[in-house]
Amino acid sequence: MSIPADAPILTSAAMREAEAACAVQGTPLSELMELAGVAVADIAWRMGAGAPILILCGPGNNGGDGYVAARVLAARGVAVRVAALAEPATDLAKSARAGWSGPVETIDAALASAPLIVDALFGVGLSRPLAHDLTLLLRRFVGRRVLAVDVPSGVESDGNADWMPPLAADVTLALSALKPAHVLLPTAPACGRVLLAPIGIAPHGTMRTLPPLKAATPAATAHKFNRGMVLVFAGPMPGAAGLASASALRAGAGYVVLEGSERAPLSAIITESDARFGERLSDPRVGAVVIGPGFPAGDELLFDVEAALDSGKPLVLDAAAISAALPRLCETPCRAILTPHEGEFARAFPELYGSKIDRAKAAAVRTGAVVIYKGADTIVAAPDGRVVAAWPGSPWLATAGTGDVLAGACGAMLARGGDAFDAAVAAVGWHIAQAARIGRGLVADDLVRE
Ligand SMILES: NC(=O)C1=CN([C@@H]2O[C@H](COP(=O)(O)OP(=O)(O)OC[C@H]3O[C@@H](n4cnc5c(N)ncnc54)[C@H](O)[C@@H]3O)[C@@H](O)[C@H]2O)[C@@H](O)CC1
Ligand SMILES: [K+]
Repeated sequence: MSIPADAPILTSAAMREAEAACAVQGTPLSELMELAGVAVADIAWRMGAGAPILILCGPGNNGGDGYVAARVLAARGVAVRVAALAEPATDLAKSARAGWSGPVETIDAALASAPLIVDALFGVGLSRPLAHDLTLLLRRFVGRRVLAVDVPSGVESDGNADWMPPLAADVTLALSALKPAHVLLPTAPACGRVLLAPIGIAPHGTMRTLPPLKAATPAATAHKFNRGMVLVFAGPMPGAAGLASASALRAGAGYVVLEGSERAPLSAIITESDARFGERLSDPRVGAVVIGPGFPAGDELLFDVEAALDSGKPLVLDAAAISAALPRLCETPCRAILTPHEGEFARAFPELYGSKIDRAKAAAVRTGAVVIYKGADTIVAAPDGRVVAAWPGSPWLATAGTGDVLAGACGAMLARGGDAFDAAVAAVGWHIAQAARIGRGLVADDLVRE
C-alpha cells in the first residue's frame, strides 16, 4: 500500500466544482475523459504485461473511462474484453461507448474472467451500497489482479460510509485528485497502491496527503535556546513523559526540561521538581509545553492544565489533558496542538459526525487548535480548514508509548516558532519516518534512540 506524497484530496462535491470550472474555462469534459481513459490504459498495459484484460463498465462516467481505456488498449494490440452492467446513462459515457467497436458482454454468472480486471463500474457517483447480487458476481473475481478506476467500486468516495468494495484493488488510479476514501479506514487498504493521474483539472483545495519530510539542519548560527526549548510536564506515570521529553530532544529541540520527574531518559534532559513548574512557565525561553502523557484524569491534571493555559505558551495537549483543556480552549483559542486517539477523540467530541476528516476539521474549528486525530489513518486538521492525511503511516507504530513520542515531537516542532499546523505535520512526518527506519519489532523507546 502506498499513496503519492503531497497530493491533493477532494470530496465528490469539490471534484464536481473543479470539473465545472474546467468546462467554464473551455476544456470540454470529453477531453478529460479521454485523458482519464488513456491514463487507465497506460497503467493496465503495464500491469497486464501482455495478458488478456477484462474491463467492467458501469452506467456513469466511471464506465466511460473504461470504454476509452478499452479502445486505447485494443489499438495497442492487447486482448481486451468489455462487460457492462447497463447501457451508458450519461452523454459522455455514451460517446465513449460509441468509440468502442468490440462486443460488450453482460456481467452475469457466465462472464469469463481474465488475469487483469479493470474496475470501471462506479466512481465518485456511487450513491448507495452495491446490490447484493452484483456483490456476489464481483466476488468471483477475487484473487485476480485488479486496477480500480478512481476508486474501487462500492466505496463511498467521501469516506462518510464504511461500505467495502467486493473487489479490493491492487492499484487504484485516482483521477485529478485523491478522494477521502483513499486515505481513511476502513476503505484505504482496499485501494492498494494509489496512483494519481492529473488529467488537466487543477484541483484547488485545502486537503493534501503528507508531504515529504524536510531535512531540518540547524542554522549555522543556532544555539540551544533558539532551536526551541520544550517543557514536558510529568504526571504520576513518569515513563510516558520521559518518552515525550526524549523525543522532543531527538526531534530537534535544543533544550528540554522534564518537570516533576527525577528520572531523565537521556543525560541531556534537565529534570526539575514540579514545584518549579509555575516559574518555568514564565521562562521566556520556553517555546512549547507538553502536558498529558502519563497523567490520569483528575484534579491534579486540571490544575496543571489551567496553569499551562494561563501561561499563554504554545501547548501540546495529549491524552486526558485534551478533555481537561476543552472548556477553556472553546472559549479562548490558543496556539495548541491536540493529539487524541480514537477513544480520546470520542470522549472529547461525542457530538461530531461525518468522516474522520470532517470530524477532525470540526474539532479544530471548535477548539481553535490544530488537531492530530491519531490512528493508522492519522488526520491533521487546522481551524482554517487545512487538512493533511497521513495514511498509510507505519503499522509498527501500533504499540504502547508511541503516542507519547509523537507528543514530544510536536513540542519540538512547535517550540521552533511558526505555524502550529506545519509543526504538527512535521511531527507526524518525523514519527512515521522514524518508524519506517526501524521497522519490524519496534518499541516506543527505539523511536527516541539515535
Ligand atoms: N472529475 C473528473 O475529473 C473526471 C471524472 N471522470 C469519471 O467520472 C466518474 C464520476 O462519474 P459519474 O458522476 O457519472 O458517477 P459514476 O460513474 O461513479 O456512477 C454514477 C451512476 O451510477 C448509478 N449508481 C449510483 N450508485 C449505484 C448503485 N449502488 N448501484 C447501481 N447504480 C448506481 C447512478 O445512478 C449513475 O448512473 C469519476 O469517478 C471518474 O471515474 C472522468 O470521466 C473524467 C474526469
Ligand atoms: K471504479
